[in-house]
Amino acid sequence: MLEVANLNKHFGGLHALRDFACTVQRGEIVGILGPNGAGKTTLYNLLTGFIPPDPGARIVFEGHSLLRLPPHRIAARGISRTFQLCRPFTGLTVLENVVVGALGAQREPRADLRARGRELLQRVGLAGREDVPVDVLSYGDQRRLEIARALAARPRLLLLDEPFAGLGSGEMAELSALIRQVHAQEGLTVVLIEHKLREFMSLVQRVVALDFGAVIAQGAPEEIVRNPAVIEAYIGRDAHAPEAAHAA
Ligand SMILES: Nc1ncnc2c1ncn2[C@@H]1O[C@H](COP(=O)(O)OP(=O)(O)OP(=O)(O)O)[C@@H](O)[C@H]1O
Repeated sequence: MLEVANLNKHFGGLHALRDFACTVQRGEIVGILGPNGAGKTTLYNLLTGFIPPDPGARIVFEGHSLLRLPPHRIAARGISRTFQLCRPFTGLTVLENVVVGALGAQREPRADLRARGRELLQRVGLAGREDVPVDVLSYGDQRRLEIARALAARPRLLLLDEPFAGLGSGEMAELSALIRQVHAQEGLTVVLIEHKLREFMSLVQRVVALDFGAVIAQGAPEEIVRNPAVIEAYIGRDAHAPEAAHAA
């Protein structure tokens, strides 16, 4: 579904992403793991057209190159993302926030978009909150809204940037269940950046681990938590993987 090769990004003298390459198969849930500053958000910003890559990159989605397309055109091709910090459209209602998510990508009549928005809000557990101003939502509810807004564009690939950040353990479990549900029901392919190892490892089928902008390991979650390079980069030089992963 997605094929990325030779992806590099320099910010002045900083080589934030180095020769990144990976493929994502349709229907997978793939995790991107790495310490702060490893280049995870930069990767999303490149994939979604927020920033341009250095010359020579290849980003092919469903057989078509995404290079040089602006973010709204990439969204219309079927890729939606959420952000590390929730960015609701303040001053709009909860339902209006979801409808805005569909406007750039869908050609459906406004009434249909509102109906779909209501359905999505129900699915993410925000039924009954449609008409309240978005500003009154709790942080956990804003995270749910982000997912509903991303789904409103009917993506085939969903990129989630630290969806569990700032959530308590009960909210994390609910959000995990929601991600599994949309993956199964919508046939959605999901890529997920996360620091909460326990939630992350139980959710994803395959992990791509980054450090200093470079891929240091790829594999099944249980292999990754035992990979010496990942332990050193992410968990700490003297850590023993299973216990350290448990602690994280
Ligand atoms: N627009 C920018 N200009 C300059 N440097 C940047 C820019 N965006 C990111 N960086 C730098 O690139 C590196 C990778 O940042 P990035 O945000 O991709 O890391 P990350 O893995 O997402 O980290 P975190 O887990 O903290 O979000 C960091 O050193 C960061 O300071």
